[in-house]
Amino acid sequence: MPAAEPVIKPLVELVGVEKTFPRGATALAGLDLAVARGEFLSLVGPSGCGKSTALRLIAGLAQPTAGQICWADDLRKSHAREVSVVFQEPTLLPWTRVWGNVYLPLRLRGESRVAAQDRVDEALALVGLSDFRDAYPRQLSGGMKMRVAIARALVTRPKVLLMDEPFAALDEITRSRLNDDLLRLWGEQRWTGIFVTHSVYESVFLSQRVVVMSARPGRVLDEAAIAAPHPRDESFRRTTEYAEACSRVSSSLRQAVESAAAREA
Ligand SMILES: Nc1ncnc2c1ncn2[C@@H]1O[C@H](COP(=O)(O)OP(=O)(O)OP(=O)(O)O)[C@@H](O)[C@H]1O
Repeated sequence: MPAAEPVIKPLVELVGVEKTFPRGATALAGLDLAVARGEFLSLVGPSGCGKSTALRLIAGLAQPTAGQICWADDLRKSHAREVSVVFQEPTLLPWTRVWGNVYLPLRLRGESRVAAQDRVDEALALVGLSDFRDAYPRQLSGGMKMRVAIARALVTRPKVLLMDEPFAALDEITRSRLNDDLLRLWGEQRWTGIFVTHSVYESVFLSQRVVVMSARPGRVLDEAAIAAPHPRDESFRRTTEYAEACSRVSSSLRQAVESAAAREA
């Protein structure tokens, strides 16, 4: 008899998750999603299908109205400390220099500047901003501000990094550079990444798995494994595998949008 496959427990699993807001909008219904430890997963779906809501539930910023979010044993009690979030807006404190902005999460945990120094310096170096530690946010480009937001998210050395359309407001070249940087950071640190985007191309480039959500109320409609090995670079964008995966995800996304339009008609 062949040996049984070892059962690898997901790092986090959403089981039958529903989220209905007080005024009645049901954002998610029957959302089942298991995320493996160290995985890089993207969520795509029609506008308003509940992607940000799903991320907020995983972050613990809101609670599901039904269903469960189950964490692996080692994170069951500590997941709030182990999860960092990067939003579309970098939301930096304008009156605080870059260094102080990155120090903020450690300050909120009660760490002194001296105790936090090495970790803040390391996070700034990771995103290539060591030379800008004394700059104010207004002196930075959009891409640099987003790098500061990523450094601020990574300074706590999280096990999970949740990203809600972090590069949507950036020009294409900056976005593509930040995609490369993000993959480098993931390769070095192997946090578990959940990335929300409207860009099929971005989702396929970055991820090991792309999950396509249905229109609201959101649930999983389709998923595509992107088996191409990491590290990936620009040459991956010219492969047949990339083109085929983009086409597959696009067609699922079109189906999600069309079925919603048909429901409304
Ligand atoms: N706090 C809230 N109160 C009431 N309704 C909300 C709230 N937050 C989100 N919603 C509704 O829930 C649905 C899902 O919103 P959500 O922002 O999660 O979608 P999304 O897929 O991230 O959207 P987009 O792609 O446009 O960013 C939407 O209809 C939205 O209006």
